[in-house]
Amino acid sequence: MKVVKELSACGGKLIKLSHDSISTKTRMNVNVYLPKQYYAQDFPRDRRIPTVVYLSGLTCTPDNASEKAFWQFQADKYGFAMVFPDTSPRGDKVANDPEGSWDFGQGAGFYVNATQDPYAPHYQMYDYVHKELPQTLDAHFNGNGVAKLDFQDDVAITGHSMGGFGAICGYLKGYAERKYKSCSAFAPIVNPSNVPWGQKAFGGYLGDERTQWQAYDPCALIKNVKHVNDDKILIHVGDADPFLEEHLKPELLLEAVKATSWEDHVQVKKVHGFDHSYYFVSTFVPEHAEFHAKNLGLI
Ligand SMILES: CCCC(=O)Oc1ccc([N+](=O)[O-])cc1
Repeated sequence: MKVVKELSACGGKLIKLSHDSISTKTRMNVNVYLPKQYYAQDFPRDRRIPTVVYLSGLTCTPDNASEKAFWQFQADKYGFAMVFPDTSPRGDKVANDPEGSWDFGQGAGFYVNATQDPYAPHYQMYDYVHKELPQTLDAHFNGNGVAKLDFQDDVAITGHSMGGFGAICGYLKGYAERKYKSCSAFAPIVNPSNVPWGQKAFGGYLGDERTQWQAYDPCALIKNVKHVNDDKILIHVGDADPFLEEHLKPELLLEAVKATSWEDHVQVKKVHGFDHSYYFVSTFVPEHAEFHAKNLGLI
């Protein structure tokens, strides 16, 4: 793992990193924000700083949320680190959308492991984000004998749009092993099997056999995952979001949990006047940060 840049931000530092990924067989960029607590002389030696993973939406790189979501203030307030992964493998050798569209291919990996050619060789974003990246970050930051950051146990996950889908999907798939302690999403695609952008992505990456899609679709997964404890999934979506009716459809997740153990444990907050932009995301980041801080035992 190579440190590309270190930028002072708020009370901590944004570290821009790049590394060769085994999963995607490409060089991947990732940003990590280390909060002020990381640099405090008196930070207890027996404590680790938990992390919140933020999965971005279509077209984004690790920089979009790093620059526009304002997570850093919240990370300092509560004492968690942030991880901002990329949204797909990239490069000349990586297959892209045949029509050059922005909703599939590079910048649109949908956080699944592709099984179809020509995407399968590089588009292994589920394994990359949920398995390889936490291990790689752990080895990089904690490998010198001073283990200050927790990338593998006390971890929360969130995301926006395609990334909101990726967060809910990863949370539910890892629920039995408590991979993530907390999950939230901003304007997520909740039922990709039944909306146009999801169908395009799942068809391209997973093939036409729709039963294969169920393994990643939150509305299918949630029916087969037994809810325990007091966990809840927090979702915000704007009622002026241009993708709301066609691609997001949060009501489908509420319908899916009816009469399951998750009923009353998915909270969708539809907020008036907000669209799909980072003006929307950044407005509700403080509420999501407090939610994750509570679930991570920071407050
Ligand atoms: C249903 C929308 C899928 C998606 O991820 O859309 C996005 C569109 C634009 C941005 N952005 O500008 O950051 C992010 C997501």
